[in-house]
Amino acid sequence: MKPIIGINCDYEEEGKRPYSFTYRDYSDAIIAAQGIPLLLPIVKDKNTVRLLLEKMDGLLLTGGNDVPPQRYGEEQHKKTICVHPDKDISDNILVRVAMQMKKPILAICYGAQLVNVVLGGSLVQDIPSVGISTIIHKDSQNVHYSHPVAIERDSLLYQIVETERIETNSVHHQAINKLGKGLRATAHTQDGITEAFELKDHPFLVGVQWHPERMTEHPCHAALFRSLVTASKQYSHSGTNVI
Ligand SMILES: N[C@@H](CCC(=O)NCCCC(=O)O)C(=O)O
Repeated sequence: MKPIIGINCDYEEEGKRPYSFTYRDYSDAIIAAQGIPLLLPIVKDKNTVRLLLEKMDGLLLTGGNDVPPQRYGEEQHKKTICVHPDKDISDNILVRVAMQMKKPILAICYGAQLVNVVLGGSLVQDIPSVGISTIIHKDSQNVHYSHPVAIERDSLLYQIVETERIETNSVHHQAINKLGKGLRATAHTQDGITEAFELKDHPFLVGVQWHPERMTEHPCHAALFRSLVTASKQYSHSGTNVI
């Protein structure tokens, strides 16, 4: 039985009718990895979120705008563009409940930054403004390659991609600053920016700053989705999916 993978959506209120949406390459990547994607709407009620997650075997946290800096005790930088407040509330409940339920999670870009903040970490609100990097991290034009990333050999990520160095795209102006509780940084760019992390004492929680769903023609990036699906299948067989 293919595992069901929940995918959180982005959210806009432009015009008259609010709408949720996500990019097709996220769901295509789950399908190619032999999972069943299920798009998740804005839900601000914890019990409803728990009931939704009970129907799912794993969770994919997608990209988006910026995590409100008030969540990590900072004033908003002029370059910070926050997600819609309803998405912020919905995503925070989703992540907290999914982690309480020990659901396998792959978190991408904004999704990874969100997990870091939920676990008590913080972000660099705008990399160029703090002058900590000579690398272009917000390279929206180049979907396929922006920079190399070095991976820690004794990490779950290394076991997934099976190499110490990968090429990634890069579409972010923020970065992990303080790591959240239980997180371990597992990949960096040459400028020291954290590009991936994993959560100890959790069946599978990997966060990546790049967008592997846009590079699945490369086996190392497709492997991230296959690993999420495999972990989710194991999760559902373990019986822990029933509360
Ligand atoms: N706060 C982050 C957001 C980066 C991000 O998720 N970008 C992609 C959005 C669209 C998509 O899902 O592809 C930052 O550092 O900019």
